[in-house]
Formats: sequence, structure tokens, C-alpha cells
Amino acid sequence: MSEGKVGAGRLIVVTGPSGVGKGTILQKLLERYPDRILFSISATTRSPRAGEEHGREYFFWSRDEFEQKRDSGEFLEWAEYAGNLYGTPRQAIDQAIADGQVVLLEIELAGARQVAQSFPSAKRIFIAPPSMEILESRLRQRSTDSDEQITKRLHHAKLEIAAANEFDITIVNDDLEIAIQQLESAMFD
Ligand SMILES: Nc1nc2c(ncn2[C@@H]2O[C@H](COP(=O)(O)OP(=O)(O)O)[C@@H](O)[C@H]2O)c(=O)[nH]1
Ligand SMILES: Nc1ncnc2c1ncn2[C@@H]1O[C@H](COP(=O)(O)OP(=O)(O)O)[C@@H](O)[C@H]1O
Repeated sequence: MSEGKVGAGRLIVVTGPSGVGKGTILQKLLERYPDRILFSISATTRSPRAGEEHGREYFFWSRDEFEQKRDSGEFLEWAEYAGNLYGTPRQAIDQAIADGQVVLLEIELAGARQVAQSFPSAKRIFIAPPSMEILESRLRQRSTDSDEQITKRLHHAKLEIAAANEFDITIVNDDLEIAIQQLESAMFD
């Protein structure tokens, strides 16, 4: 993707610890603005959770398939997180920005740093939890991850929260409605 194509639309990067509520907030914004926002569907090597579908939440690819596509340059960014690979397919993004859409990437810290380098005009937003205790209780209540996975995610969370000052804006997801409104203003300002 080249910086020169920016103009009509914009690229927004949303980062924050696992369990902070990124998916919940973004889902609500997508329902409100189905025609203005393109949510980039990432690829991952992790297994689908109950209710997740290939091509909707993620493209669930094998490690071989992922590495092959990564090596042929098909990702805008990619990273390893808690034992699995995650990446943003380039396809669809350039065109959507040229068409004037807001393109949303929901990605972890290493990927957000890559986008800051390759696409400096992207707006980068960090979603923070009210506290580590609340983050852990959200992760446990969600009931999608094993204790081992939760431990890895809380470890990443500390590193990510320590890097929050690298982002343009931090939004604390305490009251859900307020967080949605704050992200909405940040996206369209
Ligand atoms: N770098 C990168 N990170 C991603 C991508 N897609 C998702 N992630 C991040 O990977 C982490 C784990 O995602 P996931 O397994 O779905 O867990 P969840 O965030 O707890 O629901 C989260 O921080 C996501 O934001 C991607 O395409 N690239
Ligand atoms: N503001 C909030 N207050 C209380 N619970 C929340 C809030 N936002 C999200 N949650 C809950 O926290 C859990 C994790 O949210 P999720 O959107 O899956 O996080 P992420 O996508 O960042 O991993 C979910 O069970 C969700 O319903």
C-alpha cells in the first residue's frame, strides 16, 4: 500500500489487550455504519472458537498456508501472539481507502508498530481496561480461553498497556456506551 493513495478514506488501527472489549465496541460501530466502515478480516492460525466462522471473524488458515502467503508478501503486517500467527491481508484495503471508506484494523501491538512505519498517516487508537483486575475478570467471564491462554494474554496485556503512550488516543473501556461514543468521535473527526 502506498501513502499516495490516501486521501479519500482513512486507515484506523485499534489495539488493546485481549478481553478489553475491542470486539464488542467495534461490532456496535459496524452495526451503526455498515456502509462507511470496512472491518479488515484478519487471518490467523488459531483454532476457531465456538460460533466463529471462516471468512467472518477470521480466515482460519493452517500455519503452512499462512507462512506461504506471508512469504509471498500478501500481508500488510503480521505478528505472532500467544503461540499463533495473525496478519492483515492487503487485498481489499487499498481499494476501500481509495473508495473513501474508513478501514479498521483490530491488531496487537507488534502489528500496530509495523503499520506506524509503513503507513504513518494511520490513526492509532489504544483501548485500555479500567484495571488489570477488571481485564482478568472480563477474560474469565468470556469463557473462550484456557487458563494457559489467559495467562499468556495477561502477560501481553502488561506489555501493551506499557506502550499505550505510542498511540494517538487512549480510550478506557469502563462504561461501554461512553467507549463506543469516544471511538466513534475519534474515527470520524
Ligand atoms: N498483528 C495482528 N494482530 C491481530 C490481527 N488480528 C487480530 N490480532 C490481535 O491478536 C490478538 C488475539 O486475538 P484473538 O485470538 O482473536 O483474541 P481476543 O482479542 O482475545 O478475542 C488480539 O490482540 C487481536 O487484536 C492481525 O491481523 N494482525
Ligand atoms: N465496558 C464493558 N463493561 C463490561 N464488560 C465488557 C465491556 N466491554 C466488553 N465487555 C465484556 O468483556 C468481554 C471481552 O470483550 P471482547 O469484546 O471479547 O474483548 P476483545 O475483543 O478486546 O478481546 C466480553 O465478555 C464482553 O462482553
